[in-house]
Amino acid sequence: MNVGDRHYRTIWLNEDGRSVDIIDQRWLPHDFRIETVGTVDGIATAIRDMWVRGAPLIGVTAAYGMALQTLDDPSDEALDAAWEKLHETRPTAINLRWALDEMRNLLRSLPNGERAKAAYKRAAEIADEDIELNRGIGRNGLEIIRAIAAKKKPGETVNILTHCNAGWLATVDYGTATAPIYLAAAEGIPVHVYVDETRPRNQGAQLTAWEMVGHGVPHTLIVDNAGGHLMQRGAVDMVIVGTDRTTADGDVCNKIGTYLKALAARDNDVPFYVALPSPTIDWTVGDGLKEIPIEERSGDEVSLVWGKTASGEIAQVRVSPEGTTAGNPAFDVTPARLVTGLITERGVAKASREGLRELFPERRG
Ligand SMILES: CSC[C@H]1O[C@H](OP(=O)(O)O)[C@H](O)[C@@H]1O
Repeated sequence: MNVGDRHYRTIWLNEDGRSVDIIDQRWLPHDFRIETVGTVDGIATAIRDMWVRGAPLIGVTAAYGMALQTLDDPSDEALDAAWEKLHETRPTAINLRWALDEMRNLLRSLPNGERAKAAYKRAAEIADEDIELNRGIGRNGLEIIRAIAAKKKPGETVNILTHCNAGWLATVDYGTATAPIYLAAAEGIPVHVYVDETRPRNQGAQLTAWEMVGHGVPHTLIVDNAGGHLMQRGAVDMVIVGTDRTTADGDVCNKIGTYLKALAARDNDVPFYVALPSPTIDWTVGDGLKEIPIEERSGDEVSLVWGKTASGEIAQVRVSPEGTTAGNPAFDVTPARLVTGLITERGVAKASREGLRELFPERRG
């Protein structure tokens, strides 16, 4: 998407033809920094420490990590070691495993001498495919926003609540949950977005809000606990979020706090949609609550908050006593029964095994 008057993806091949350049999201919205990463270890660090984050972007970044490995040692053993190193960075987003498997399965089928060229080609394809998947999500989600707008008085605003950042910063471009919002805004539908700040890392306050400002989408930053209150008062027409892993039965794993939004939405008859590209579907898992590993991140992310001081310095401050231990589960699971629909690149599916197989018949059986 555009940053100022220049178009950016979140990740791109460096002119050296081997490293990748990334937007280092840790410093947004206060500083726009590009980092060049040229080793598998560097890719692992960038994912683990959330220089890049968001399920689809994590997958693409890992794909380039496998490509980098082929330049140093393309052997099966070295690829296996790289697979393990990258896979262990973050356990929840299925796109990571999906992309690593895509790359390793391809490369194992080739002679060592052909692996580097094929790896970079495939990694670039996965990045381009992500954009096309998100365009499809945008088109399909736009129909929902159009239908809501049609029931309102002419010019009346469609109020959408979103949690965390499932925007273009979570993907290569366009985003998943934000793709329909950007298309709706572009065609003149009056949309307004309630942006959950999304503690503890504030992906909403720091990233989604930055995206909304950058694209002129009217929005209001709210604390995570305000969503239910707003829904009770009819201030929210729909909720749309992303996901890091959705099961074959339609259970949705997403940023911590999503489940609570889904409960409030159900209690107030607010449609609750999840936007996802098909690589985010884990066809091997049915019961999300039982089977999806939930990443536990450092409690320091809860106790320490990044921000910009009055003097313009980007710094961390402690918000809790030194002696307090903080828990930090990074995701939760929203049962399919609370999900109105799954907005995929192929259409909107009911959040169920049958609903997903209507759109993905090749997954039957
Ligand atoms: C389009 S996937 C976005 C998804 O990823 C975020 O998690 P994190 O920032 O920890 O990588 C969050 O769950 C978003 O919904």
